Amino acid sequence: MEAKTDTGIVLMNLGSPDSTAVPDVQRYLNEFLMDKRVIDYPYLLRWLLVTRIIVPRRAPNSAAAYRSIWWEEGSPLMVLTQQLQKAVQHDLQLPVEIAMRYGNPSPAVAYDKLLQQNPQLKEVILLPLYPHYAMSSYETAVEYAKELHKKKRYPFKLTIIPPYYNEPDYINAVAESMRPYLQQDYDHVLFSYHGVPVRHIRKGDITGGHCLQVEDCCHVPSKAHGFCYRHQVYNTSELVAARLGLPAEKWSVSFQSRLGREEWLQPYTAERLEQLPKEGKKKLLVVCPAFVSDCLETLEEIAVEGKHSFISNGGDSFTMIPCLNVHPLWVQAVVKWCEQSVTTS
Ligand SMILES: C=CC1=C(C)c2cc3[nH]c(cc4nc(cc5[nH]c(cc1n2)c(C)c5CCC(=O)O)C(CCC(=O)O)=C4C)c(C)c3C=C
Ligand SMILES: [Fe+2]
Ligand SMILES: [Fe+2]
Repeated sequence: MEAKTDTGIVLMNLGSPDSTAVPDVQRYLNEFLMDKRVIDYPYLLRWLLVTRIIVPRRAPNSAAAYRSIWWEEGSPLMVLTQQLQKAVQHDLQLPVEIAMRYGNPSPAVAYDKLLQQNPQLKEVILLPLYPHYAMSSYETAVEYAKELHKKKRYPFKLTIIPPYYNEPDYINAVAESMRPYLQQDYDHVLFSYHGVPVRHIRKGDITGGHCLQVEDCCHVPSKAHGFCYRHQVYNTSELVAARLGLPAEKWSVSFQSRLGREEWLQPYTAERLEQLPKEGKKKLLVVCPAFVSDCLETLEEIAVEGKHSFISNGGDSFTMIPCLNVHPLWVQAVVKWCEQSVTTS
């Protein structure tokens, strides 16, 4: 496509292994888990833990999990991000590329492609495909994209879209994507978010004394909330529930995908899925608003493993609500934010 203006867009997601072969999964996990913002231990300890313990043990199981959800065209996360790219490019009439924090394509590849299409490129708008701020997701993606931009002295300005966990267009898109599923008979809606270690929440507290220290911290106004994943996911859930008119007893929040022995944000999704049927909540809807594209963590951990656990603990029906993927309201929101972010001077 011939560029019409001097602006380009990069949609940045987490990334997947290149294939489901164990060496590819190993390479991907090594890169991911050696990220100092994901496993934030001193380098030597991290290296020993990741390359000697976690990856050798985890890679074969992760590869099998990826094989169970892999599509003919590739990893669902990658394919769905490409579909979003096409939809946004179609509506925005600007060149749009995708980049991944781990694996391929890197932000440098995306920048190079945009420059090839338009050597006069003046600005790149980067949209991290993470609604919430976490050191291990939004922050690492943005810092990596900035680092490559600086290191390779790209001649354009890099403009980054902030977390959008409470933006009305995102909330509306999540709520409307859920609405058709609420027509069916259900007892409870579980908002399941990717977890993070509790220590990361404390570490990210810019006030040094708010997060998990003040009672009901996530509901007490604070500057910390700009960087608090816990606050942001509760806020998303409350805004979506309000928009859908869900009464408080009909929904709750939990955290999935824990790794390691440290304490992560609670309640854990895996435990809630065992408990809910025992509380009489036997018809369940699950939504995962921290992921904008379906991926291993939604398609395997929730839709397969989670469903199995819920049903074998006495649940009657389990419905996984798809991520936003290429929902028209989501595409519209992305297009609108990109347009609004273009520097006008
Ligand atoms: C919501 C965004 C995410 C946060 C925050 C996050 C934190 C985080 N993740 C791990 C470890 C793993 N995550 C894995 C997969 C995975 N994680 C996210 C998003 C967030 N992670 C996505 C979208 C995916 C799916 C990728 C895909 O290809 O579909 C994996 C790999 C799979 C596996 O082996 O389970 C690991 C490992 C940590 C340790 C962490 C915070 C500290
Ligand atoms: Fe993760
Ligand atoms: Fe908080």
